[in-house]
Amino acid sequence: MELEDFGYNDEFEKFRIENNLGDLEIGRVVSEHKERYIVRTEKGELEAEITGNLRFSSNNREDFPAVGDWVALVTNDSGVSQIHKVLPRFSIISRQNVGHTGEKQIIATNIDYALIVQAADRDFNINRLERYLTICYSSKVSPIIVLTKIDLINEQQISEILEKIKARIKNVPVIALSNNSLDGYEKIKPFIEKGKTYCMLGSSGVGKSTLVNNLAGRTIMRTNAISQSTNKGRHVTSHRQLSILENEGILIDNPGMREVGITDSTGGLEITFDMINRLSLSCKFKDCTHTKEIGCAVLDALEKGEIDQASYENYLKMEREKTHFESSIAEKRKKDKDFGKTLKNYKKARNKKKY
Ligand SMILES: Nc1nc2c(ncn2[C@@H]2O[C@H](COP(=O)(O)OP(=O)(O)OP(=O)(O)O)[C@@H](O)[C@H]2O)c(=O)[nH]1
Ligand SMILES: [Zn+2]
Repeated sequence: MELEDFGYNDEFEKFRIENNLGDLEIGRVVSEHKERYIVRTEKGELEAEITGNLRFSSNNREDFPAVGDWVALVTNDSGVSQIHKVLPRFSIISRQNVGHTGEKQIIATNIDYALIVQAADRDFNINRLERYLTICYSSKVSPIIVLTKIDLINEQQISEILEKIKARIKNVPVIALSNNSLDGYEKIKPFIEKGKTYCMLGSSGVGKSTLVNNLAGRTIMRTNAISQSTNKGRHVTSHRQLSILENEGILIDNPGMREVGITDSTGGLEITFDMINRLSLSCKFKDCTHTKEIGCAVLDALEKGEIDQASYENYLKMEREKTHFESSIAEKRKKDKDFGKTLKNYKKARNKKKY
């Protein structure tokens, strides 16, 4: 298989040439487990780890390879290959690191499209759709909304849901389908393109796995466990998190993907709530919070019914979460800085003692 089949493109190639990485092999990270990576190259799959140099030049975890990354590596067919560089990512899906407040954890990178999956029967929730859209926009991933389980509701209900979505969400494709009867599948197929990378976002039980299985048909690479022994004699079992769909789209599906929430959504909120954002340019005060200010264009529009009340409330809620997340990042940075100072003072004191 060629690298293009896994999503390699001209931008990555340009970077490779400009950075004189010609002597290194190029591959895509298909799974990660405790800093052990499975990398798919033209030759096949290799086990790899990062070089000490890459480790020390990394400022934080975000600089480490993640599933979906293109990496430059020195291959070693019998042992562990060495990853020297992570190529720049065009999109990143991340979430707040549980247990490490204010830290981001990268779930996957270089994703073109996210299928936002909701079940049309019980799971359907437009506020949640806006949440997922916000994640997509702040991650630089293009959203596609997929409504599953339409076999469980009638035609009338389907069109009502589609109308509701249309009223609040513009410029995003919406596909309604049933994984059971396969109604609507002909509409989703054209969205799955060769060499493009996809992920799925959506609550548990909405039909993501069933959708993947249906789209995969005959999977070229199965998402089953890979078992391998490492040079240290340990046995590692990890899941291949990147697979190829039948019509040659590439799917990233890993456990982290199922827990993605709102993290740093800078920019994302503005696009989801385009109308609110545009209105806010006309607010009297530059730092308007659109909640109580005089001369607030957003509140005016709300009063006139030009923007949806529920959409507005959802916007405020997500703004609050964003602010909260940003302040916890700032707090963490400050703590790190303080710790750095303490260390520096300690070293100074210690050096003084020597003389
Ligand atoms: N009637 C109906 N049932 C469906 C449809 N799609 C999925 N299901 C059923 O819904 C249940 C959950 O589907 P999954 O594909 O496992 O859902 P999931 O989103 O992968 O769930 P998690 O793995 O928990 O994230 C299964 O029993 C499926 O058979 C559909 O279009 N119509
Ligand atoms: Zn305002």
